[in-house]
Amino acid sequence: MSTPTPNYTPRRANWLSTNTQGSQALDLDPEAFDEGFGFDEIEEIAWDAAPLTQAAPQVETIDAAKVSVVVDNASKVYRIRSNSEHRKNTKRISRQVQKVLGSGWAEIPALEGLSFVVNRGETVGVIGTNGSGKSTLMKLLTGKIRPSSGEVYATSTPIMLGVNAALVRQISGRENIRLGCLAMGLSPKQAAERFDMIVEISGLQDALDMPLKAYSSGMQSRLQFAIATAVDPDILLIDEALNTGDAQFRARTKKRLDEVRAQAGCVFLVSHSLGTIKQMCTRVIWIEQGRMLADGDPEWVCSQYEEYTDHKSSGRMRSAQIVYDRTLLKLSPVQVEFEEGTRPTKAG
Ligand SMILES: Nc1ncnc2c1ncn2[C@@H]1O[C@H](COP(=O)(O)OP(=O)(O)OP(=O)(O)O)[C@@H](O)[C@H]1O
Repeated sequence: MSTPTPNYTPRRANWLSTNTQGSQALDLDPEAFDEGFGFDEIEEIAWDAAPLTQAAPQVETIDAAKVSVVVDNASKVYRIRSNSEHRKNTKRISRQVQKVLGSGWAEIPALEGLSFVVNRGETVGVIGTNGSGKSTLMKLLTGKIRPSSGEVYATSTPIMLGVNAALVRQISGRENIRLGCLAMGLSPKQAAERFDMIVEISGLQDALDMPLKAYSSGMQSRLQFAIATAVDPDILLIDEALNTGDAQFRARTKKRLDEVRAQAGCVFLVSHSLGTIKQMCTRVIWIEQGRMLADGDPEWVCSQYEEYTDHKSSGRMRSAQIVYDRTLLKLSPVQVEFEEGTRPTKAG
């Protein structure tokens, strides 16, 4: 059992030039606290001690030859009507509604000061518990919504592949493939050329002539995925679409994602399935309560996340908080810096 140090004050975030003090606190064992370790006492000492926290942001200079996506200190605050019963009943939201504005409007901070750079060839997993801000990040990347502050840049328009991508229920899978390709801007000739590849990825050879309404939701997702990847997108965003597939589909998907990566594109994959994330991704970003908590090696980030969610789901909230704080302390925050001519287009 390791001994907590008085230096442990991660919730008092303020920048230090090094995190040498912080590294001591990283050895904290959350289990120790759940065994009645005198947490309150320690916490009291900690709150009175000199604050330590994360390392200072490291300047990341953009390499125009490699960059795909830049998120530069982006925040998103939604505005909602605060008298909506649905909203009022949502625990997380009521906690988050910090400021009621003039005529019954309230603000919900969904993302706070996110900064990272993604280069070509990366497949970035995005994880986080429900409501942590993953879909909001995806919407910022596609330009569907604008950040409230900060900026999001992309070298080409990211293509979003979600479970809600439009398919027409009344027509066959075959016709949906053709229409979907045209809707994504391919010519009829290009659509015809890619037809076989789409069918192969979807694995729906035997169901091509059935109307889509006869497909299971998993079959529909597979078709959506296969169509969306047909355009060789430079930046592909996938929101949960892979979870419905079986092992064979996941293997084909991985092959296709590898091809996209090899063509110098980058892929974002939002998923609650850590197995999929670890299998597919070269890097994982963990967003929790709107903040970036970790950004790095898939195995390591997923293990921290698993520990955090295990504690949370068993009601060990203090332990979960310690894993949260400990993980945050290990994050090396990024400060984006553009040199002349390296700024990509704004998303959206
Ligand atoms: N259009 C909106 N208007 C108001 N609040 C919103 C809106 N969209 C999302 N939010 C709030 O922003 C926060 C982040 O939501 P978001 O959908 O990005 O989370 P998520 O991580 O994708 O969640 P999940 O895993 O459940 O899909 C939540 O508190 C959510 O209630």
